[in-house]
Amino acid sequence: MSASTPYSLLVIDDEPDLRTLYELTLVREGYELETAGSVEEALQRLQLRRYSAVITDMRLPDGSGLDVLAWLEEQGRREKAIVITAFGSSENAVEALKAGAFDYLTKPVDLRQFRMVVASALGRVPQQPPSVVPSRLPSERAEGGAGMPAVAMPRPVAGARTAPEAVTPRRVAERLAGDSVAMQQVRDLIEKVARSMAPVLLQGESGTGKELVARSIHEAGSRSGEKFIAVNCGAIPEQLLEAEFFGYRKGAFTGANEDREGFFQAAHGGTLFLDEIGDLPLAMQSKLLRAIQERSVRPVGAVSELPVNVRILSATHKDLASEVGAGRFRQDLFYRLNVIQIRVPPLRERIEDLGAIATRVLQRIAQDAGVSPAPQLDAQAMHKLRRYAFPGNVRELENMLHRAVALSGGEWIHADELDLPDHELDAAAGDEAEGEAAPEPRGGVEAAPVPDVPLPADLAAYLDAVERDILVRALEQHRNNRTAAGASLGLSLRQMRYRMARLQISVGEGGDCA
Ligand SMILES: Nc1ncnc2c1ncn2[C@@H]1O[C@H](COP(=O)(O)OP(=O)(O)OP(=O)(O)O)[C@@H](O)[C@H]1O
Repeated sequence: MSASTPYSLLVIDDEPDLRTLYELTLVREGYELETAGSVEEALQRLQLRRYSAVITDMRLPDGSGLDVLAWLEEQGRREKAIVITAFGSSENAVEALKAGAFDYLTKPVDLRQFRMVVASALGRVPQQPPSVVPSRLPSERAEGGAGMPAVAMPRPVAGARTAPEAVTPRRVAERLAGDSVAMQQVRDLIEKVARSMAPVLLQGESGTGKELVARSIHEAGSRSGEKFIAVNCGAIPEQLLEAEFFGYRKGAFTGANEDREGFFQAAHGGTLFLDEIGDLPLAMQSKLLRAIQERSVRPVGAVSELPVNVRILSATHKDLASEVGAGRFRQDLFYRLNVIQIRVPPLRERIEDLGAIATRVLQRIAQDAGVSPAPQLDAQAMHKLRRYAFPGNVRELENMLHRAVALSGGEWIHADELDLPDHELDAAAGDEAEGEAAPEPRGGVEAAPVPDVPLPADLAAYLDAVERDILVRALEQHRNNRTAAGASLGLSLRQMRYRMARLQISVGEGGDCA
């Protein structure tokens, strides 16, 4: 018998045999335990004292486990709740998670799973590790064996990482820059869902920050000290999916020279983030559903299953409900993953966050480059960015800022250092940006009539060629003095340098332009 723990549990079930079974299992683990046979009895006990966790059957003679959950919620009680549902009633499990249950178990209760779920609710570590030899992720091997398709093994989106410490909601807020109403709602939801095991589906366009939200959920919850494994489902060849997800045993196929763990085992005790879940083929969807329902996986070539304790977060840029309608995504898996949905809005819908996000990104870039102070966007650059729709969202902004920092090399980033052609900007948008000056109109310049030439097949390339020609002529006129040549065209030296670099115009030693 284990030494006694400081944890106290209330078990609610109307079947005396089951109560005894749960009692024996939990007392062995060292927990202090009380039992109740009905909602009424449970509430009486709960009014008398607090417990570390409550484990309740869903169907009770005078009500449902959900009534107990509702009471705990109403009273603002902190007991973690685990609900036991009848076999095959996945709707009940989903309902319980939505009502705030930490986790659920399905009857007949597997006692190994039972112990694992209770320990995980109480944040007790170590949790029972899987018995596969811990090793590198399958995706980390150099190449598949002879029996495996000869393709480079994909890496997870981001590899295994152990979060250093539990993160408070405030620190989560710090990770996700932006104070728009939409971002505040996302942060509130992160805080709420971090406490339970409920699966969360993150929905949003590419580059909006779904993975960052997933990491924040992981870090704000009790699993923060455990692994966060991110997997890009769309990047793994179909024939490798099973081995990647569930691992394999030595000899399972030619080239399988040792046991390898899969993503599930690697994430044991922590969180598995399945990015681009909508790209998973139907056959793999069935296997994933099974693993989630059974909380166990069978490595390729293994005879028995391994229990795994993994929180599943997933993300997609697709509309999964219509994928279900089109028969491309299993409805039952959709329900399992979509217990709670968080929509991460595109950047253009929360353009007021642009300043805060850009500042955060610039700080990160400066830190990585060991530069101080971090460069800043000047008012005109900010104004320009606000007029752009950012189809690639925050990731596109990041890439743009990386380039601009490399080009500018100075403390301030100017509008012309942003690789943003005017025709991609919305003329009307951004003018109302608070506190920021709109750029001065360059008065007095009228476009020369375009000569009657055939319309170019590639406008951007055509305009580049025209710009290049003008710059080279100006440089020639001013004996390659860039300041003077720029001034003659209304450009600062910095702007001139930028344009010359972009169009690959160099001023040779002898003074010739190339
Ligand atoms: N609110 C934010 N504050 C600071 N950085 C952010 C924010 N949102 C996103 N980022 C950064 O933008 C980049 C893209 O974010 P992330 O990878 O989380 O997007 P995603 O939606 O998962 O993209 P994809 O769908 O392509 O996988 C990351 O470098 C992330 O750190």
